[in-house]
Amino acid sequence: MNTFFDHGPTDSAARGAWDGDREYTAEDRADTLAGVPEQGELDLAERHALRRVEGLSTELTDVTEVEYRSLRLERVVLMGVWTSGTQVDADNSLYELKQLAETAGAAVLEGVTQRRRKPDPATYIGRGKADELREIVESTGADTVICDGELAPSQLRQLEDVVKVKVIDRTALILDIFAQHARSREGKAQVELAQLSYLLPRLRGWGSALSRQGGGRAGGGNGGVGLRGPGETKIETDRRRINARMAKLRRQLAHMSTTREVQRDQRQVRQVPAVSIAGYTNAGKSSLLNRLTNAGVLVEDALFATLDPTVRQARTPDGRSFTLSDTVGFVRHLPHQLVEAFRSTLEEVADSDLILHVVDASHPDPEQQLSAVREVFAEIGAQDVPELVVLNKTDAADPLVLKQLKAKEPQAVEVSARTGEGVDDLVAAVAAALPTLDREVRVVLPYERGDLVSRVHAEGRIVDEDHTGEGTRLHAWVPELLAGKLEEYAVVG
Ligand SMILES: Nc1nc2c(ncn2[C@@H]2O[C@H](COP(=O)(O)OP(=O)(O)OP(=O)(O)O)[C@@H](O)[C@H]2O)c(=O)[nH]1
Ligand SMILES: [Mg+2]
Repeated sequence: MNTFFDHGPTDSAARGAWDGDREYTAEDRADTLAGVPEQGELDLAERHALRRVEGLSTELTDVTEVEYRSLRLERVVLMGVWTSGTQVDADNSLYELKQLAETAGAAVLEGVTQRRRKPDPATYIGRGKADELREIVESTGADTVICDGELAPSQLRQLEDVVKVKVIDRTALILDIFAQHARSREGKAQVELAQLSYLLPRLRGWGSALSRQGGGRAGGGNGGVGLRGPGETKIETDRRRINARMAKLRRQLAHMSTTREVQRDQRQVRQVPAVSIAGYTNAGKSSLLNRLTNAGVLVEDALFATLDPTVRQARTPDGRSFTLSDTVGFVRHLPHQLVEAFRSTLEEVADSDLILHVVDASHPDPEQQLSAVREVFAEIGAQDVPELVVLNKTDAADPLVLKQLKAKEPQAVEVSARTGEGVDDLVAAVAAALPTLDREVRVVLPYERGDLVSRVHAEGRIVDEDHTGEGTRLHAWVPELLAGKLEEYAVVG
């Protein structure tokens, strides 16, 4: 196995890549040890929690809480299995897993990768490696292992039985982050739906669920008195409840997306082009939206900071207005449960007139991010929407990498959302890609047609405006469609 976060003094080079890490110190270790008696209390608290869950069987959201405890403050060991690609790819993948784990609030103690022809069907990493992993877990005092992939329910269980601590996979980790970040009603419902569909095939008796729930040592006995699971019947009931809950969420979501479609239709009628900012998580999408519109959207060096789409009005330099929306970031192997659940949000991207595909040019492997994002575009039917590649973070990017990217994507615009460099070029590129205002109109709109006045303001560019006895006199450039509506109010000169 290839150890990533060795704490020995000899591997400062390997650690260099993890710059800024809070190192695991002897003091931390002492804390862990000192924490042992408290662990007993913790277990006790969890036993109460288990009882609470039983009492809560009418309130299904709590069932998910059992499986999706927050990962905050957990101490984790990362485990990556790579079957293809290079060591560098494997390292990048584990580095991303580390960012994901930290975003979820966990402290990463160690990371190991293993090269295999294919994952072991029983324990994912194979029995021998599983034993090694248990030693690492014991020596670091970790309470959770995160595997870089999606494990079959039986693999999770069997690996857990060997390493004696909770094991979760990358999919569960991403779902956990989404759950922590969801704010809107729709976002929460989408995440819950995704979690439940992940949870359904993984349900098992509360006996073992307790050890998963605990976040502590699964080896804290095999359950013992009071910790044995209630068995199949309970699982069956839960399964039925989960199915019912999922059906309800789907109905609610369907309703919410109808409301949104109505809003979207209105926008289409108004002929305001829609521009979506999409791209890999942490690429700088929200920063760019802020740069372009002063939107004040949450920018964070964390993955999936944005889950709810933010829509802002923006204008091209020649005054044409368009909407600019910031969306949820993509990630490699975005769990299909999430793509399904977020389908309506993602469809907005597919529906837009232009996609600004933001790429973090300072990332070690931007090309892989580009293709991962394009895969999602294809999955949501957005592959035909015009795409403008925006190479962001040029202030921090390696000039050589930038050059290679430019060679692959000659149309791409280089910007730095941080310094503002290149943003004018980007604005010009967006303006060029949007429909133009091709009709010059001179009209006098009666006061009862305030609606048309607002539309000229929103969609067109005003040359001159004044208020006369008969109404609002306007000289403006407007899109074709609006020009048609204004025809009857046309005046000469
Ligand atoms: N150096 C540099 N950092 C940037 C630039 N643009 C954004 N960042 C940083 O990159 C991190 C992510 O920025 P966000 O704008 O939150 O990225 P995002 O794509 O919206 O991320 P999610 O919503 O989490 O998917 C933040 O720490 C930003 O400060 C840039 O041009 N240069
Ligand atoms: Mg964002």
